[in-house]
Amino acid sequence: MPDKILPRESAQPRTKSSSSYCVPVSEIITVRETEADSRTKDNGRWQKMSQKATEAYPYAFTVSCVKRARQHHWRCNDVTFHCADGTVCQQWVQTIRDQLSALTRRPKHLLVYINPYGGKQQGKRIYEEKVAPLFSRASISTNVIVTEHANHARDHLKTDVDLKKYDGVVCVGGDGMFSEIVHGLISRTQRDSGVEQNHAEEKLVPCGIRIGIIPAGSTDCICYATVGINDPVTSALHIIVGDSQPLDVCSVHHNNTFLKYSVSLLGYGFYGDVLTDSERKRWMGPVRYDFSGVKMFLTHNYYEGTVCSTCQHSGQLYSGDSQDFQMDDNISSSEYGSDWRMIRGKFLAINAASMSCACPRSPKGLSPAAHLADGTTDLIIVRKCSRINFLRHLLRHTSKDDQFDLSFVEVHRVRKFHFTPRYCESDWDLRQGSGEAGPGKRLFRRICRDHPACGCTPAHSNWNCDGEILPHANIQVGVHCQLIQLFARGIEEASVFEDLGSHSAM
Ligand SMILES: Nc1ncnc2c1ncn2[C@@H]1O[C@H](COP(=O)(O)OP(=O)(O)OP(=O)(O)O)[C@@H](O)[C@H]1O
Repeated sequence: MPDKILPRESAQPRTKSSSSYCVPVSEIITVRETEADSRTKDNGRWQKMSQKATEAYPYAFTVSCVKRARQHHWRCNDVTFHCADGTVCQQWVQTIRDQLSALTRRPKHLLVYINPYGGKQQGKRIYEEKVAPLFSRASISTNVIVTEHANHARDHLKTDVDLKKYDGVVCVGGDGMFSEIVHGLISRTQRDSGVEQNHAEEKLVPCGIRIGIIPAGSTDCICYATVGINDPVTSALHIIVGDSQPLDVCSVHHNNTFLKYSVSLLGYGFYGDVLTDSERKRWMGPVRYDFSGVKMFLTHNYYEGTVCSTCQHSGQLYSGDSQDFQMDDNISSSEYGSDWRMIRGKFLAINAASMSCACPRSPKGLSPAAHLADGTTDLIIVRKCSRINFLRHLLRHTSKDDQFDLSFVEVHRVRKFHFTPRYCESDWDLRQGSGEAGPGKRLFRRICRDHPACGCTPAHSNWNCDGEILPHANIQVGVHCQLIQLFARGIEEASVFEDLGSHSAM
């Protein structure tokens, strides 16, 4: 049998005017024999066969398959086929079942973690009402764990769970919950393989088990950037059909001590400050991000430091105008070797985007062309500029204009980067006795650092690592190509939706 079913003569699909359905086997969820005279739901409408038709075609089977809807949504569509001959009907059912069991990438046993407190605290309800019935239809067995505290899932994965029993791990929650699962799985894999995570240069072993995300958080940025929409039913269907999307992961170290993994955004300066400020305003709910965003924009802090990076494709991806912006020293570093580029200056933001970081608010994301799995991260450097220019840059994230086509913004696709804030360099200068700042200035800087309320531009920001604050500003980052795999397929082209949407009812 080819990979499509085209029941034309032996089995009649129940549609108003059409005579056949064309469904890729890979997108069939399940098949079952059905009552010929029962009412069936087809294309969202309940239909009843006439008495005459039921007598002519007394046997029936129903295929549940993926149907594409608007804006990357997937739905489960039931199509009932009627046959005149019972043996032919059974042959169809058996053949489709055989074809489905030959799809070895489909999960059969899943370990599900639900964060009951993520987003609007609907994780449990979303799973029970929208996802569990689909898993059960697809004959997927599950072990469901509702987390009792932060890091419950991470620690369970790290130590307790027998991963061999499962074909995948499902995360019901937001980006923070996903980060827990990623940390648990990566740490477990490295421990089982004898790899030391604290060594920044260590090659990490890819995780052998896929992760599914059922979005139930506040932003669900990772789900949005890998599936195209935050929709629990769509994500459940991607898990059922056994999609695979590899994902790069950044490891973040401080002086050869492992800090965190990042799969989406590492942001210093503006995005670090917004997170730090918003954490103090949790009582405000999700609106805290808007509040802190406006506040930090008005505060307009900039930070001095040095970024060293090594890249696959170096150089500015975009060039632009040059108003109110003075180029700082931008030199190759002999310390790191010829492949390393050193950028020293004053920055409003330093962002490393390992994926587009698209979300409903910013459908293009921070780096629209970022690849999910090519072993690089997009290092976006926003140098000190006027407020109005920074606003232009920020507003372009929501418009068609290119947010990088500004003289104070540069983008490098890199495999590794290090960041050293200026105050660390000053400490080094102090120790070495070779600093450019005089003793008075150094003392003043120390006072400012120890008393942030003094009103000066603070000496350092915090790194926002996928929504969590890192304890150190001085970090080393390395990209690990395709370290994890998701049950996703990346964002489908609009044409796929148009084509397949219409094919499902030819
Ligand atoms: N049972 C629990 N009690 C308290 N916190 C939990 C529990 N389970 C998980 N967490 C923590 O809750 C944090 C936030 O959860 P989650 O990411 O699911 O939602 P969110 O923050 O609303 O969404 P997003 O991260 O997409 O903005 C996570 O960092 C996770 O570690």
